[in-house]
Amino acid sequence: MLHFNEFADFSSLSQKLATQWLELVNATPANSPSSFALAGGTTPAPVYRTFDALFAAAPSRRIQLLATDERWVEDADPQSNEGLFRRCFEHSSGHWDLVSLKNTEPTPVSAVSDINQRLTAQCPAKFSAILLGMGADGHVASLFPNAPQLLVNDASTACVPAVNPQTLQERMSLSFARLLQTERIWLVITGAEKRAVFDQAIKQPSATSPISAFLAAARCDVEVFWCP
Ligand SMILES: O=C1O[C@H](COP(=O)(O)O)[C@@H](O)[C@H](O)[C@H]1O
Repeated sequence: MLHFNEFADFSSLSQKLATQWLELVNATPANSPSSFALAGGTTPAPVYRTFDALFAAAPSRRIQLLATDERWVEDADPQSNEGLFRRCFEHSSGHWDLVSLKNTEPTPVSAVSDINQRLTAQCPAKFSAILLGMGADGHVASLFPNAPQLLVNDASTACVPAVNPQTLQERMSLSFARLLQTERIWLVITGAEKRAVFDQAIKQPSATSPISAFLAAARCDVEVFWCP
């Protein structure tokens, strides 16, 4: 089921989603810690900072975090999604564990087998939620339009090497199949341009548009959080 939530601004969007996220963490039995795959990029930082403040004030559980995708750069690089998490979740840092999509290999291609094993060993079969962003070209995680990685829909492949077609930056992305293994999906988008891409993805499903293919394949509740 798809639910569309519209907000006047990003601050109210962040407050609503972060509160919902904390309620989910608190509702999870203590013996099965919750696990969240999170988008990087420029959009979701205020949601993360709001959740961090709430969670740090009342840390009832340890949680697991991982990126939906990571750029093959150092953590300190402003482009790093995992670096973004370390900055945004700094007040609650004692209460979450990061499963990294990176290792010391020179490229995602040479790292993929090791990271795939790590994800299989350390993550639950289903994420509690994934918080997904979307590029204006309709990409989700680092699954870009027309990329062959979009076709990797086999449950034993948790991650895939990818390349941003615009910048040629190398990345590691959760696979299409792994992203779908989740109890719920939160899609966070802003602005008229992304709204139009989203509306089109729903109206005219397309196998070459990652957001469209992903929404068509989702088998759980999808909540969209949008503001202008
Ligand atoms: O490359 C990426 O892009 C998407 C969207 O990013 P945004 O900057 O437009 O918010 C993001 O969800 C993904 O995790 C990221 O690595």
